[in-house]
Amino acid sequence: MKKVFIDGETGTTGLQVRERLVNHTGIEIISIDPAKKRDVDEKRRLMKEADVTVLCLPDDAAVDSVALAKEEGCRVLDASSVHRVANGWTYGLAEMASDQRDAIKDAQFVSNPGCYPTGIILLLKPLVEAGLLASDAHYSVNAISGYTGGGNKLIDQYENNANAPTYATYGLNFKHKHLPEIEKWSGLKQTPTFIPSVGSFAQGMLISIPVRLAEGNAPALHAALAETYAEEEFVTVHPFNEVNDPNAPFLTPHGLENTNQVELAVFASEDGKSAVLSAKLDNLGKGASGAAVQNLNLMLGFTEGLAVNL
Ligand SMILES: NC(=O)C1=CN([C@@H]2O[C@H](COP(=O)(O)OP(=O)(O)OC[C@H]3O[C@@H](n4cnc5c(N)ncnc54)[C@H](OP(=O)(O)O)[C@@H]3O)[C@@H](O)[C@H]2O)C=CC1
Ligand SMILES: CC(=O)N[C@@H](CCC(=O)OP(=O)(O)O)C(=O)O
Repeated sequence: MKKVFIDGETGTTGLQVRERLVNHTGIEIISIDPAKKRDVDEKRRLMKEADVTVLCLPDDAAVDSVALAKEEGCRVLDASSVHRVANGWTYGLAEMASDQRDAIKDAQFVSNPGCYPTGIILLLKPLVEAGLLASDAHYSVNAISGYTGGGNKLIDQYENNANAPTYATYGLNFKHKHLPEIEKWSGLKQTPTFIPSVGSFAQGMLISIPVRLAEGNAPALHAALAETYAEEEFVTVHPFNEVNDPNAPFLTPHGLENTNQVELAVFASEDGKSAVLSAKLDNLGKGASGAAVQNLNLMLGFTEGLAVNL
């Protein structure tokens, strides 16, 4: 059995990683005494005992735990947003490149991707690499997430406050913490405009990227995505212009809750010049804890899909 220590086991992401790992046949969770969850010596002891430590902590606490892990030479999978573009860290999005799985397998430090960037990078990166979208163009991304994406604080606001908004945009200071990883790993030369929003539902995420294609080649964009992900277990590309949704003809953030799946789609006008690239996922699944378990499986040599769904 491999041993995993979840630092931050009682938070939204930590609980979800734990829930998945209790069903994992090859991983034993080693837990910290809740009364000692901030005790540095106890964390150090468990990190040394574990094959991998998963950090499900706020960003500042993740920095402190990484310093400990570095002192002890331990392996870390960090779910926080601190190390996603940092030197010495491997970005834990297995599907982003043909050699990414090998990089994750061998890495000491793996950074779990943000929920929004997971969908955005899977859409943009292959199209930019294929020259079908210009790397130096400016892109706008609209997205909506379930409120669990905001962790315990936002969950409390939505579940215990009758005044929580049904729908709200945010990130209107153009400084959302996901922008650096979106720009870097999508291969963009300009920072995109990113307008996230939150709705009064717990889980689910929908991303829309409108693009204008002078060549009218929207079908080629769809074909490139379908080819890129043809062999991927956790990424599905739906047929061109087809709304695949439990609420069709509406395209919603729903249908993938508690799974590690991402669904991509391309919709276009008849002349192929106006298109929308779309990604759907569970912000807590492939957007957080499902991806974390997928990365743990890669780091520890297990079959990639073991226990990734709830
Ligand atoms: N929610 C999501 O969809 C996603 C979140 N993430 C990332 O995961 C991390 C955790 O987020 P999330 O689970 O939402 O946050 P939560 O607020 O739900 O949970 C954070 C947990 O960390 C605990 N904690 C805080 N400081 C320490 C410390 N020094 N040592 C040990 N435990 C500590 C908190 O305990 P207490 O309550 O006692 O303060 C709480 O249980 C963040 O960095 C976030 O960016 C990543 C992907 C998605
Ligand atoms: C609805 C909501 O507030 N969402 C969070 C992102 C959640 C997430 O997955 O981001 P990390 O992985 O970087 O924590 C936000 O926009 O800050």
